[in-house]
Amino acid sequence: MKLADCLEALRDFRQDREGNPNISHLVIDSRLVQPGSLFFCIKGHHRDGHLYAAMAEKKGAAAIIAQDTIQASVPVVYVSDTHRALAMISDRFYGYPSHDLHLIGVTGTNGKTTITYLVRAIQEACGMNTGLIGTMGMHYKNHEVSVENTTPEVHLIHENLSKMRDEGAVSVVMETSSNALYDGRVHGCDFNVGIFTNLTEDHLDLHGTMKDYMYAKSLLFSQLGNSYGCSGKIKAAVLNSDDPVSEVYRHMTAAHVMTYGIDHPADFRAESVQITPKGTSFTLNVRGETYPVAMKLIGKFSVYNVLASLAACSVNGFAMEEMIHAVEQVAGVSGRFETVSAGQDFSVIVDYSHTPDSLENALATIKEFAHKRILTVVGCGGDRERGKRPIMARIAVENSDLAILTSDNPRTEDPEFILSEMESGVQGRDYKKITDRRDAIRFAVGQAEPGDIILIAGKGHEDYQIIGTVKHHFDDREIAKKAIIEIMEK
Ligand SMILES: CC(=O)N[C@H]1[C@@H](OP(=O)(O)OP(=O)(O)OC[C@H]2O[C@@H](n3ccc(=O)[nH]c3=O)[C@H](O)[C@@H]2O)O[C@H](CO)[C@@H](O)[C@@H]1O[C@H](C)C(=O)N[C@@H](C)C(=O)N[C@H](CCC(=O)O)C(=O)O
Ligand SMILES: Nc1ncnc2c1ncn2[C@@H]1O[C@H](COP(=O)(O)OP(=O)(O)OP(=O)(O)O)[C@@H](O)[C@H]1O
Ligand SMILES: N[C@H](CCC[C@H](N)C(=O)O)C(=O)O
Ligand SMILES: [Mg+2]
Repeated sequence: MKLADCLEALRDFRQDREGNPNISHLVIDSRLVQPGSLFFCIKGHHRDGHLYAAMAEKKGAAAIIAQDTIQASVPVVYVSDTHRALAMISDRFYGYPSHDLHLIGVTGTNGKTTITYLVRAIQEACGMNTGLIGTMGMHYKNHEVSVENTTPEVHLIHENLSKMRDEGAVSVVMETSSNALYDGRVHGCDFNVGIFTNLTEDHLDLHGTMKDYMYAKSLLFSQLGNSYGCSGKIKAAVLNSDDPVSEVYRHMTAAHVMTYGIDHPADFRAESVQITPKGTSFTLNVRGETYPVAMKLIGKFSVYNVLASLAACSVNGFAMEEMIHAVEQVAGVSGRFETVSAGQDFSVIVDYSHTPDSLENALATIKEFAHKRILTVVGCGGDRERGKRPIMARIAVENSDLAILTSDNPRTEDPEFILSEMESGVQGRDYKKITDRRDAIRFAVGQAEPGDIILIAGKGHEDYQIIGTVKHHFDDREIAKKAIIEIMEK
C-alpha cells in the first residue's frame, strides 16, 4: 500500500518532505524494521520511540510517523498521537478485518483464557471456524503466532485478524486485558460480543485504584455500540450477575445485555452445582428451560466460565444441546487446574492462579474434595502489582496445611525482596520459605503423604521463568513429574 493510501485513515496530519513510497510493513520497534517499513515513534511506559527513528531509517524505513520533531531524510508524517495513528492506519492497511468477523472480546481479572478456549470449542463444534487470541498465543488452524502480551499490540491484532479471516475464520475470540483496553490496543476492533468475567484485585500498579481498573474494563462494553450496529452486526454484552460491577457495565453499554450467574437471578443460571475431583455437574436454567450439564472441568469458577461461554455463543442461534455437548467434551485448558500424574498416591495440581481471588478459588475448590492435607507452593511475579503479595501469602497459609512461599517470575526485582513482601502478610504464622522454585516444588513432593493434594500456583502453562530480563526454560509440570518419579524410584 502507498503511504498516501495509509494516510487516508487519518483526519489530521502534516507531512514533512515529499514522497509516496510503497509501505511493506507497519513497525513500532526499530529492531524489527525492514526495507519499506512504516515506522511509528511510540512514547512508551519506559522509553520514547522517537529516540529510535534514526535507527529505523538506517535499517530502511520508507517513512516515519512521529508526534515530536525528528530529523530524517525519508518522509515524516506528524500526528498528534502516534499510537492512535497506528490503530487507524493498521486497521486500514489490513482491510478492516474485524468488520468481516464475529469478534468476541473477553475481559475480567480471571477466567479470560479459559473462556476463549470454551467459546472456540463450542463454536467450532457448531460449525463456525474460530480463531483465538490470548495469553497462550494467536491460533487459527495452522496459523500459530506467539505473543508478548495477552492482548497484543494493535497492529499485530489487525494483521492476525486479517490472516485468520483470509484463511477462513468466521469468528475470533480474543482476551481483552484492561491494560490493552486502556492503552488503545483494541482501537478499531469492531466487537460483536463483550464478555465480563469478574473484577478482583490485580494490576493496581498500572491502574492505581480498583475504580480506575473497573473503568478500564468498562471500555469493552461502552465501545460495543447498540444492539444492531450500523453494519447490521449483533452487539451483546454478557455480564456476570454475581459480580456487582456488572450493574455499572450494564449502564455503560447500548448493546443487548445477557446475564449469567449462580447466586443471583440470571438469563443463564446454574442450579444444583455438584463438584467432585473428576468433574462438575449442574442444571442449566435458561430463562425457565432446564438442561443437565456434566462437565470434566472442576470447580465453581469453571461453572461461571461455562455459563459465560454458553451465553455468548447463544447469540449465534446454536441449539443449546449441541453447545452443552461441546462443553462436556472439554477436558481442560493447559495449566489451568492441570493434574500431574506419574502413578503416585497423592495429587499434584498446577494452576495459573496468580491473583488473590484465583488462588482463593483454587484452594476452595480443592477443599471441596480434600480428605488429607493440602500443600501449596506459591510465589508472586516481579515488576507487577506489589499489593497482592501479602494477600496471596495469607490466602495460601490460611487455606493450606503447609504453605511453601517461593519465587514466580522475579523479572528485574530481587526475589528475596518479593518474598519479604509476601511474608509481611503471614507474620507469626507457620509456613516454609524456599526461594528457588524448583527446590520448593521438590520439597513439596518430598513431603507429600498418601491422599495429600499439592497445589503449585501461579505459573500454569508457562514453560519459562523470567529472571532479570532473561527467560529460562522452566515448567512446573515437568519439575513436579521428575520429582515424583525420583521419589518413587527411591
Ligand atoms: C508496561 C507495558 O504495558 N508495556 C507494554 C508497552 O511497552 P512499553 O510502553 O514499555 O515500551 P517501551 O519499552 O517504553 O518502548 C517504547 C517504544 O520504543 C520502541 N523501541 C524500544 C527499544 C528499541 O530499541 N527500539 C524501539 O523502537 C518500542 O518498540 C516501543 O514502541 O507496549 C508494548 C507493545 O505493545 C507491550 O509489549 C508492553 O507490554 C509488556 C511486555 C508487559 O509486560 N505488559 C503487561 C503489563 C501487560 O500489558 N499485561 C496484559 C495482561 C494482563 C492480564 O492478562 O492480566 C497484557 O495484555 O499482556
Ligand atoms: N471465572 C473465574 N473466577 C475466578 N477464578 C478463575 C476463573 N476462571 C479461572 N480462574 C482461576 O484463574 C486462573 C487463571 O485463569 P485464566 O488463565 O483463564 O484467566 P485469565 O483471566 O486469562 O488470566 P490472565 O490475566 O493471566 O490472562 C486459573 O488457573 C484459575 O485458578
Ligand atoms: N497476565 C499476567 C500474568 C502473570 C503470571 C505470573 N506468573 C507472573 O509472572 O506474575 C501478568 O502479566 O500480570
Ligand atoms: Mg489469560
